[in-house]
Amino acid sequence: MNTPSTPNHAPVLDALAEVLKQRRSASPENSYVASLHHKGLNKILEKVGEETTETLLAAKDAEHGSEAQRQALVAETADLWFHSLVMLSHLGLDHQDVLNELARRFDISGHDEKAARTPS
Ligand SMILES: N=c1c2ncn([C@@H]3O[C@H](COP(=O)(O)OP(=O)(O)OP(=O)(O)O)[C@@H](O)[C@H]3O)c2ncn1[C@@H]1O[C@H](COP(=O)(O)O)[C@@H](O)[C@H]1O
Repeated sequence: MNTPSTPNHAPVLDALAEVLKQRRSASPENSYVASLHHKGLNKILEKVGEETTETLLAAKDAEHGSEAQRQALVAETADLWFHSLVMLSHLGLDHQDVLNELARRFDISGHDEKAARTPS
């Protein structure tokens, strides 16, 4: 887990978002991300689905598992985040849109928010 003595990697999201955006017009032969953009949204969603399943399986293994299994969960989650970022980028969105939404929700109890919803 990240502690105050470990490096802050948050800027990597800004840098990665810029790379993902540039890859929209790059050659699919030279870039995995460009190949995903080239194949289109359905292929990207297929990858997000695959990585979701792999993350769920890794989480089950990690629950009572070894340190290696916990690290495998971290790696699978990174794959899921990465492919989710490609999905957002393909649709003209990025991590900042998601962070803004999380910031908007910050400190609002999920129970309180649900109770305040107007019945449909
Ligand atoms: N963070 C990542 C990253 N994480 C995972 N992957 C790739 O995601 C792919 C998924 O692996 P899988 O085994 O699930 O898929 P696969 O079986 O190889 O592929 P499919 O046949 O299923 O499509 C692998 O090729 C990984 O290398 C990534 N590829 C790229 N990045 C970042 O994106 C940048 C741009 O990458 P390129 O566009 O390839 O230059 C890189 O510099 C990195 O910063």
